[in-house]
Amino acid sequence: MNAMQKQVRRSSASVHHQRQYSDNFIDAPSKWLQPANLLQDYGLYGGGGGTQGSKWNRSLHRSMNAGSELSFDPSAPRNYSRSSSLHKSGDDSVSPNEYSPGLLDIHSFDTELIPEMPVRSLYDGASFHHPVRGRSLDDSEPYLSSNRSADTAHGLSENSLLKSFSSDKDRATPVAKIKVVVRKRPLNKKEMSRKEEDIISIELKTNALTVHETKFKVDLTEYMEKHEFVFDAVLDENVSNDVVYAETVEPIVPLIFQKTKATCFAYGQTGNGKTYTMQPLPLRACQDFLRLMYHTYRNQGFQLFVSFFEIYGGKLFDLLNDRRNLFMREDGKKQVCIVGLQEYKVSDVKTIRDLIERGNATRSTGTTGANEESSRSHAVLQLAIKRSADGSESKPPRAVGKLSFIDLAGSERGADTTDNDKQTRMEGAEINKSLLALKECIRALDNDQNHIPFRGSKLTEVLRDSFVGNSRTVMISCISPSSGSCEHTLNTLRYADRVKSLSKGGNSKRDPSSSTLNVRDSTAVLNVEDITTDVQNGRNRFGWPRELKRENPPLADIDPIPAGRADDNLPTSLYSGYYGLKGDQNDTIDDNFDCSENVFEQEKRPWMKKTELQTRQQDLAESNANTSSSDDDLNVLLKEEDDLVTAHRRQVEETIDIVREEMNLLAEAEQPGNQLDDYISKLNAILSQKATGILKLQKQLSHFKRRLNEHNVLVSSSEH
Ligand SMILES: Nc1ncnc2c1ncn2[C@@H]1O[C@H](COP(=O)(O)OP(=O)(O)OP(=O)(O)O)[C@@H](O)[C@H]1O
Repeated sequence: MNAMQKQVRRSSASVHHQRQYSDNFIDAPSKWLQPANLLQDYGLYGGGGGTQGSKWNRSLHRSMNAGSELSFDPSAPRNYSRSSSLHKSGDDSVSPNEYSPGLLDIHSFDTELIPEMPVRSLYDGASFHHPVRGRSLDDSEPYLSSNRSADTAHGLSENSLLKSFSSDKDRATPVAKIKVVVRKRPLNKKEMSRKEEDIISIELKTNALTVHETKFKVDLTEYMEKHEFVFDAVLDENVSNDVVYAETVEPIVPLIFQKTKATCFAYGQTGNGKTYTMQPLPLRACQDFLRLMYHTYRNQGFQLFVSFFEIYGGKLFDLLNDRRNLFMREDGKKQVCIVGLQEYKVSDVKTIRDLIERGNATRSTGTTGANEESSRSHAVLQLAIKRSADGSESKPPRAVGKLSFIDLAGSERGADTTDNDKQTRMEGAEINKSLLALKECIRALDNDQNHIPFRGSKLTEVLRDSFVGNSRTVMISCISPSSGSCEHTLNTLRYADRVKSLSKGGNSKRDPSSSTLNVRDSTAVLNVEDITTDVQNGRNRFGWPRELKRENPPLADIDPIPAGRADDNLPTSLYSGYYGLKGDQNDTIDDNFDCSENVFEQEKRPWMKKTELQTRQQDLAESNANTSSSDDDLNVLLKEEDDLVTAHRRQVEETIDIVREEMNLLAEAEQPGNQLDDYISKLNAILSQKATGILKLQKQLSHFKRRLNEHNVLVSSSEH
């Protein structure tokens, strides 16, 4: 045992604990490795075995097996101690029949049974928001159960429970906008056989985590470098999925009824437990949603909808509708909509479980060098709470809030993909690209940039909602304890650290509905009416709120063309000038103006149709007496000019962004050579497309300037 190993073992009691658990973990694979037992367990829930091949469903079964988490009977308290025995019962001694129908019969969900529902736990900070730590997986269940029995012991009647439930709703503790939780998994068999050590120590009280990295001096003597991190919560290998749920999603559930959009996603290297962690969460959340719907919000017309899709190779597929291809769009309110996505209204847990299993079975998985059953896609499961306007079910319901669960595909380094086939490497490239895009967004938010490159990937487009407006985001970083994964682990933790820093300022400044600054990704067109209204509403003519001081006012560096200036030369250095002068700093742009060709065609102003100078002269002579109309004309023209230049600038910025993102991609994704070629040709195609767009805009701008010149000549001649 080397010095580092000794130190690691000495440094944390949890390491020792972990060892014990790891041994169990290997000695008793039936807990979560043997499909046979899992199927048996699955049988308990009345499901079929048709999807047992899916890692997801096995994981679901595992999580069912791992506790009371998924057993749901509103008529009986959540019997955690019972589930604990169920958990222990990876052994065969307990037959399915031994479980009371009350515990396992999820069909029995009925509002009539609700009075007996132990609802308090949902808001019981004491029992749920502070998970039990340093205990074994099994230990945590009796703890929860003891809390429950404490409720009864305190003589809380059903009514008082209900009352406390409702009032707790109103004084629910504020939930952080972004919460970053790290979960460490136990060492697995492979790592043990390679004699890899646990290099992660966790300080539960302070939510601190230390990575002990072995390094070598020049003279080859070994030394230990410590990397310390602190997160919102740190969960060690002994923590059950129950506790993970309580720590992450449970506090958010009630907020969804209050128009909140929330996202929970797992991030981490392939094989580190993202699926294992994420898989049980939606079902647990559904249980709580149903409890609230049938209880606190009883008869208020709330409905629960489930949808499930995956992002694979940059495309969207409906996992509940034969992998139908889906398209992402923005609606009038700049909300992301997935066109064609099938949503299912659900009112009982069994249906939800069936749907989740169906989706899981359809999801793309594959084998990578690091994980035999690796998720090769990002899976997005959404639970939407809707309600019809009058609270009844007669009218079509409208969305109230949404909770999305995103199981990200595993991140891999190029170096780890050498033994993968081409398909897997291509998948890896796409996955890395989207994770990189996610990182770029997080970095941009972190740096307070006004432009957030959400459009970098489908994943970030979907996730955009999570970072803006009334949203909550929970990121669970899954890490391996193994010394062999040290570099990966540090990458994951640094990533998590960056996300965590986002939460520092409350981050509400980025709500695009309150400002147009952060709407780079909007495709909405700012038309004249909008501008006028905005001016009246205290915004300037570009749609920016007046009180917002822009560091780089539009056109400042691209040679603005003052009204009346007879300068017909296009700022030919526009591109290079802008790029050179502004570089990274200028991410502030007005994207409300869509400069795409089609839009531009639709947006042509009436004055452009008047081509003859005489006509204009005549028009102008007729309205000569009315100088205000001439001013109006000029204003319209000036606005045209601004719009054109803004559109032009946006083209340039987009191009720069694309180049920058692609360059980052090339630098960071560590792609094998053949994929570099793909990227470069893709980049070239995008650039030439953008160049054509820019040329067109330049022509239009030049044309406009001629017109403006003519107009000025006319105005000055009429004045004389
Ligand atoms: N906390 C944990 N306790 C016990 N087993 C775990 C834990 N986390 C992960 N595992 C096991 O490790 C293996 C890999 O986990 P999982 O498939 O969830 O990884 P992943 O991060 O989703 O991988 P990928 O990104 O490749 O899909 C699984 O067999 C899983 O059961």
